[in-house]
Amino acid sequence: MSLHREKINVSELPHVFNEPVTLAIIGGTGLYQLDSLTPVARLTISTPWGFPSAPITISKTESGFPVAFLARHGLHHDLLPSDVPNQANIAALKSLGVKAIVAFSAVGSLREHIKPRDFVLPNQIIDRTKGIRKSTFFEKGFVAHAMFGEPFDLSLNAVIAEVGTEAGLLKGENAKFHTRKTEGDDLTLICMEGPAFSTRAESRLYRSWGGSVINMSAVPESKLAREAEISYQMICMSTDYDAWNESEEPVTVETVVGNLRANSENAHIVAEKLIARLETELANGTVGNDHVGTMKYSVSTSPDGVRKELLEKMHFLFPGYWPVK
Ligand SMILES: CSC[C@H]1O[C@H](OP(=O)(O)O)[C@H](O)[C@@H]1O
Ligand SMILES: Nc1ncnc2[nH]cnc12
Repeated sequence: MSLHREKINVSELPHVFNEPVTLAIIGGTGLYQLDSLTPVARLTISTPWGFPSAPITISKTESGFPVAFLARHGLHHDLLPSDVPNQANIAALKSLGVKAIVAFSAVGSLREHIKPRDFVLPNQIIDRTKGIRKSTFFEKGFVAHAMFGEPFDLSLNAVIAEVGTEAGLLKGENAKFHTRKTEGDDLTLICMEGPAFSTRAESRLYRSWGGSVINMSAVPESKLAREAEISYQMICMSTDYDAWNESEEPVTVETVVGNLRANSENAHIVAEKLIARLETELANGTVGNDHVGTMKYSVSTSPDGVRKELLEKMHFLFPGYWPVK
């Protein structure tokens, strides 16, 4: 089963775009393009960490606000969760001027009341990846530690929560948009390595830890966005009950894709509403600034002793922070 919609002809679009782009959408499984916007450029961006998952499409809203779109697993979904070039993805978006990222993801539900096709706005993460993904821009010779107690951006989370829970926004019977406010508690996203889904025992373990939903994408995407000082929030689309629920078949790709297909209209509705709202929030600075400047003071290594080539790499992300002498 495939979820790829009819493709817009993007190959003839300009390969340069000279205005700053402050908002990016990362599309996950089932979201490979933004249908409601007009594409104006398609960029292949080389970063010191390689190339992103796919060319980045810049589209404009009716009012002319540019939005970057990146397909996390590539345009044809040919990248495993462990192989997504997250450093290049985040660095490329940063180089465009992106201040906020809204990332979509298909997730399994670890709670009975979070039904397939519901939307979930997590505010916490438990990292169950296996240490094989590159999860930092820093390296031996230049050490820094980003703050990550709140893994998502609180200002962006608040705006998305408000937009997502607007009455009548989601189509379909009883489709809900779960937020920390609607739950009265943390919404915790477990990020596992994959690609195989969890066993029933693991799925139950994650429930006992307080997990709400599970995917394979939040880490290190969210960590790298934090290091790049970009406001980041993941919007999860529930597609299955993972493996804990014995009254259901354990999750398969067919179930995930089937529910995403049915839910694709809602993903587009949410994205469209959010883009309109974030255009204003980014323009007036109420979103996109909470982490700006933080990495300058998170470095442990004295910049004087850092190798030139490391400073040059860092210059791509943080021009002016640590001058290359
Ligand atoms: C196709 S099921 C597993 C796959 O779906 C999610 O992808 P994404 O987060 O990009 O929507 C999950 O994280 C897994 O990578
Ligand atoms: N049950 C599940 N586990 C991990 N990733 C998922 N993506 C969608 N459903 C999932």
